[in-house]
Amino acid sequence: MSYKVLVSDPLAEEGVDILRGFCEVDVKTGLDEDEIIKIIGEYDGLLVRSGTQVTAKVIEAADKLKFIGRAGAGVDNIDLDAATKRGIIVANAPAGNTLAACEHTLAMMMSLSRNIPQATASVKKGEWKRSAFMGVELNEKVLGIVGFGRIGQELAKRANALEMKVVAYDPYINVERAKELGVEVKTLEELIPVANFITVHTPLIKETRHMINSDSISKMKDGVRIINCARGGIINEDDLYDAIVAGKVAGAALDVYEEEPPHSSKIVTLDQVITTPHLGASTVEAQQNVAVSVAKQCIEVLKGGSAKFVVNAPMVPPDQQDRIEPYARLAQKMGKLLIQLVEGRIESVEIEYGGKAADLGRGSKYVTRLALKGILDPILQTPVNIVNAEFAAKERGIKVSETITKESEGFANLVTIKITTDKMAESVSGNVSSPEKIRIVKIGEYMTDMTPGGDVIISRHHDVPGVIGRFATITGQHNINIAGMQVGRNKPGEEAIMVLNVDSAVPQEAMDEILKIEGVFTAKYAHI
Ligand SMILES: NC(=O)c1ccc[n+]([C@@H]2O[C@H](COP(=O)([O-])OP(=O)(O)OC[C@H]3O[C@@H](n4cnc5c(N)ncnc54)[C@H](O)[C@@H]3O)[C@@H](O)[C@H]2O)c1
Ligand SMILES: O=C(O)[C@H](O)COP(=O)(O)O
Repeated sequence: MSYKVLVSDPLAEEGVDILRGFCEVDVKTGLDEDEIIKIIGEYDGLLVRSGTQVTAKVIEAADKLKFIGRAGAGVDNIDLDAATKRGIIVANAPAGNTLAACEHTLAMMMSLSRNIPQATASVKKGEWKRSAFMGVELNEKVLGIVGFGRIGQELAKRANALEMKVVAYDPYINVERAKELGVEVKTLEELIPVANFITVHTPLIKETRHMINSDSISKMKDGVRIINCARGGIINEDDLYDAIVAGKVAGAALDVYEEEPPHSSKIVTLDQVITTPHLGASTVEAQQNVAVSVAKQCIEVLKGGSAKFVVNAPMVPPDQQDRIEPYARLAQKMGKLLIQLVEGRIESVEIEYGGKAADLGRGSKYVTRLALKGILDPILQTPVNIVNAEFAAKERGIKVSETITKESEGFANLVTIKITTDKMAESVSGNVSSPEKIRIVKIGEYMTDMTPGGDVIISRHHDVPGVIGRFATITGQHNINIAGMQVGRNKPGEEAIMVLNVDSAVPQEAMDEILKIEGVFTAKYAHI
């Protein structure tokens, strides 16, 4: 199979070369939305930085697209919902530019405190205005870090070395980690009035949009300096402009803007504001890191595997992958079997993880999505995968629930999937006996022992002589070879279940004849 990948923002050659060793690559930068829409249908992969807006319209036109790679951290230029809906894997390179962005923040803070860009411009104009550029020291000043993730933490280490006092606000912070770094954790309300420098390092999301605004600025120290090397929009630019003009804020250092490029932004015109054109990640080292990371992830996905830093599907930690994989395989097969056993509109899917399967941790989310893939893929037009499985279920009003239990009916581990429709309910239980051996051990109330795969006929019938013989006759007449048979029953003479493994597909006429056998209540053919 030959694949084509579009690189629509400048990407380090090291990454492009890796891709070229695997597939055809077109590097076309500076395209607008309409231009991308025209060509995106040809491509299996799309690699971007922050320059390309991967909108819902772009994704709608991307008939073959399987992977969108963001060579960097922020994915706010990608419509994740639209990609998820279409089952397109979106992955980023979250740590590749952390140090670059951290060092840029530090450079901005130092430049801001000593007016370096303004003084440089002045000297270049032939001036010698030493008193116009009086600075402030960082030593012993309070640095308030809002958003204490990768970049925030690296910055704290460096600010400590400058003998600044570091305080941080992050609602999801690891307090122990902060303590280890000598950082005092505060609420935003506590941080705002004590900091001499405030720097933001959060993603731009609903909760962080304009989190720095006229109200919060009014509670800051007079003469505070503000830095944004994260995302435009975290700070309200108009409010910051007014506060600088009013003399409340001494200055600001901005690498990112509400609109990029910030052509119509008045804030960049102020002398107290120093600016760079979104250069946080622009180091040779960072660009190599992120380009190589997304190129490798793109290749993995196009080969049918999974990406390391998927942002729109649950991630399985690398050290857990071997453990989770057989459960994922089992759940998908069980889902595929179950959907062929039920009739009616699906109302709910319940998945129970029992015994050792209860310890899958976050891996259970991954396994559940594969069960949903098994259930929904055969019945939906749009391909269902690990990315859009949950979304596809939700869109159809299917309630999905997971239960964890220590109970496992004597098995070391037991996964049970139950589908309830508007007509019936059916369940299947499976077990991982070894990484290679997965089994279906129960269908409804009946015990069985079946390796899931291939063609099967599953019947519920009256446990009386002659019924099974008639099955064999009919399959024989249709030239269908029986490879294996298992019968389960609770009591002799009552209802029994039979799983018949056959070597080829079973035509509808054969199933119609089987259904007419006296004593057969239900019979279904399934390919798993
Ligand atoms: N200027 C650049 O070129 C450049 C380069 C790299 C990253 N970035 C941007 O920097 C930002 C941080 O990147 P990172 O790699 O450190 O990300 P990260 O995910 O490691 O850290 C983000 C932190 O923000 C915290 N957070 C989330 N919501 C919050 C809220 N409401 N209030 C306070 N904190 C909140 C999270 O808990 C997390 O700890 C992102 O916006 C990223 O896009 C910019
Ligand atoms: O989120 C990021 O990684 C940065 O904003 C870098 O953006 P860039 O790749 O366009 O430089």
